[in-house]
Formats: sequence, C-alpha cells, structure tokens
Amino acid sequence: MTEKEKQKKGMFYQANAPEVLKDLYHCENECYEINQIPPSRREERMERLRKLFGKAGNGMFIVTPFFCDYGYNIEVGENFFANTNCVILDEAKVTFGDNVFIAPNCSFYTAGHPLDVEQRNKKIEYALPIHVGNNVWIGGNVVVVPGVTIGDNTTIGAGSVVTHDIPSGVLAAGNPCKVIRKLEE
Ligand SMILES: CC(=O)SCCNC(=O)CCNC(=O)[C@H](O)C(C)(C)COP(=O)(O)OP(=O)(O)OC[C@H]1O[C@@H](n2cnc3c(N)ncnc32)[C@H](O)[C@@H]1OP(=O)(O)O
Repeated sequence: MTEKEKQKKGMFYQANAPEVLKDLYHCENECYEINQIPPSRREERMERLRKLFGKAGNGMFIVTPFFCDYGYNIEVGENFFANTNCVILDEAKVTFGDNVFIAPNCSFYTAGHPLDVEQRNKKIEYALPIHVGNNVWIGGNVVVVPGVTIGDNTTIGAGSVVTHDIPSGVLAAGNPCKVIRKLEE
C-alpha cells in the first residue's frame, strides 16, 4: 500500500514520503500566491480558491491570509464565510455544510502524530476527517481536532477546543468544548 493510500484510510503513514510532499508543496505555493492577491482583486482570489478546493458552493467568501495543506480535500457548501487566518490541515476530508460562518483565527486539523516519541520522530502521521454541518457559527480562535463532527444549527463559542463530536442545535464552548445549552427542541 502506498503512503497516500494509507493516508486516505486513516492509517499511520510517512509524512515525509515524496508522494505526500508533492501535493503539499503544490498547495503551499498556491496558498502563497492567493494570499498575495490584493483585496481589490477579490474575485480572482475566490476563483483561485474554488479551483484549489474539492468543492465550493455559491457565495463562498474567504478573507486572507488563508492556509490549507492540499485544498482538494476541502468541500464547502453554499454561503461559506471564513474570516482572516483560517487554517485547514486537510490531510483527510474537511466538509462544511451550507451557511457556515467562521470567525478569525480558526483551525481545523485533520492531521495528528503518535504520542509515542520514537514513532513520532520517524515522521509518522495520521489523518481523520472533520465535518461541520449546515448553519454553523464558529467563534474566533476555535481549534477543531482530527475526527470531529459538529452538527447542524450549532454555535461554537470563541476560544473553544473541540475534541469530541458536538450535536446539532446547541451552543457549545470551552476547552474541552462542551454543550452549554440547547438552541432548538
Ligand atoms: C465570522 C464571525 O463570526 S466574526 C465575529 C467573531 N465573533 C466571535 O467570535 C464572538 C463569539 N461569541 C461568543 O463566543 C459568545 O460568548 C457567545 C455567542 C457564545 C455567547 O452566547 P450567549 O447566548 O450570549 O451566551 P452567554 O453569554 O449567556 O453565556 C452562557 C454561558 O456560557 C459561557 N460562555 C459563553 N461563551 C463562552 C466561550 N466562548 N467559552 C467558554 N464559555 C463561554 C458563559 O460564560 C456563560 O456561563 P455562565 O452561565 O457560567 O456564566
């Protein structure tokens, strides 16, 4: 099995394998160029991001700087808005539903490393998908870790670290992020 195949299956893989680095370097360059496009050429910026992403719905707007690792693993629904400094480490799929609002400095990390020091130092990595539902507002400085799903119609408070799945229709916040109250019955 190739390292890329292992990555797709959520298994441990060599993060420094040439086949893994090739796409990463391509995307790094794309992000660099996109982040140089001035606000007066917003349409051009959005067009470049649309081409980079696996899927991009109508009404997508992303404030730069924006960073991701592959781009093609990101799928975005209608009316997606991400404020400045959004970081998506999309070694696995990261999917957003419709009407998702993301505040500044939010991070979505599908990638992780073993806690075992010897393995980690051999550049072993794994990646688990992240899913964000429809009509979700994510406050500023939120971190979402590998494998998490956030349900529809939910708000995540500023500064949260989302370590477990969060259900639909709730306000959740904190580190670790926990449900504070239901927003709908
Ligand atoms: C695209 C863009 O979004 S750009 C705009 C960027 N803006 C932001 O990021 C702001 C995000 N806003 C927040 O995080 C706010 O705190 C909100 C929206 C979650 C507050 O919602 P409210 O319904 O007003 O909640 P309320 O203030 O009543 O708080 C309820 C409880 O949750 C706690 N709480 C609220 N927000 C947070 C938070 N971010 N982290 C931890 N606890 C929180 C409160 O302290 C309170 O606890 P208590 O009952 O023990 O006092």
